[in-house]
Amino acid sequence: MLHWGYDEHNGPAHWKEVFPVANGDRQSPIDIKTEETKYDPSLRPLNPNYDPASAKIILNNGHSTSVEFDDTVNKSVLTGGPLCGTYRLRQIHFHWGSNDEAGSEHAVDGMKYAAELHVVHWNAEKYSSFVEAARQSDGLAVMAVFLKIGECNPQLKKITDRLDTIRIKGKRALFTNFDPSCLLPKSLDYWTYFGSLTVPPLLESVIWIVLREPISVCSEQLAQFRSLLSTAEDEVACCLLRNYRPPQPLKGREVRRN
Ligand SMILES: COCCCN1C=C(N)c2cc(S(N)(=O)=O)sc2S1(=O)=O
Ligand SMILES: [Zn+2]
Repeated sequence: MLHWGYDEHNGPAHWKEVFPVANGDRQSPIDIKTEETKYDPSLRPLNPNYDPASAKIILNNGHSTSVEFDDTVNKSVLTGGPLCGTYRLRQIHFHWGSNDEAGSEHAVDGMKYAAELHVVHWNAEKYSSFVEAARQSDGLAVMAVFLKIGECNPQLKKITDRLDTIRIKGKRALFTNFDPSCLLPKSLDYWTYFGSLTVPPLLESVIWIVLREPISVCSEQLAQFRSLLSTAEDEVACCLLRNYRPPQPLKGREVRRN
């Protein structure tokens, strides 16, 4: 496998050849069986507190599009929920599929949404860098938001309207004055479980916080994501039609809800 991706020859089924943790005990995403989730009264409300000035750039890294934030100080943070301490916002990115029926990574009672937003944070209270935190069992906290096919999402438009300037892998553009809270649903009710990155190196360092209420996305906006290229300037152009990892075995883990 040259470089990992989402095609037949380098997709999720092959990742274990280079990243054996792919068969680990706390892999993500998972299919959330709502009947088996456990109410936990000790779970607190989520408290995202983001400064729009933290947003820096929007980029195409070949396997998704992300907005990267300045994480050198505690300006944009997530506290509360299942978390102990302060987790600093690092980046947001999306996962989608080749059609509107399936594109999310997590599933709910076997049902997949059209796409999924991930808001990535790291435990800056306990660890001195993102890379160090990414190696710790409580190092990262990712908030997942489902995108349900329906009305065009005016907040998402701020991102999808910029994708034509970063079509090629490696391209980046200035992107500031953006508060990702505008992409969160009304309710911040959530499920939470211990898991991993859903992309290589699949590190088992993520406290997952999956919001129960989806936000909307329309077909045209999904088509804009799919028009991103997974290839660089000097390569034969190939569209990034899908970039989701399928659900992984729960292996006895508990999924709690607030
Ligand atoms: C040592 O880290 C290597 C780089 C990992 N990063 C890049 C991603 N594509 C990415 C995807 C993530 S996901 N899909 O698990 O939320 S989190 C994340 S990330 O932590 O921001
Ligand atoms: Zn992700």
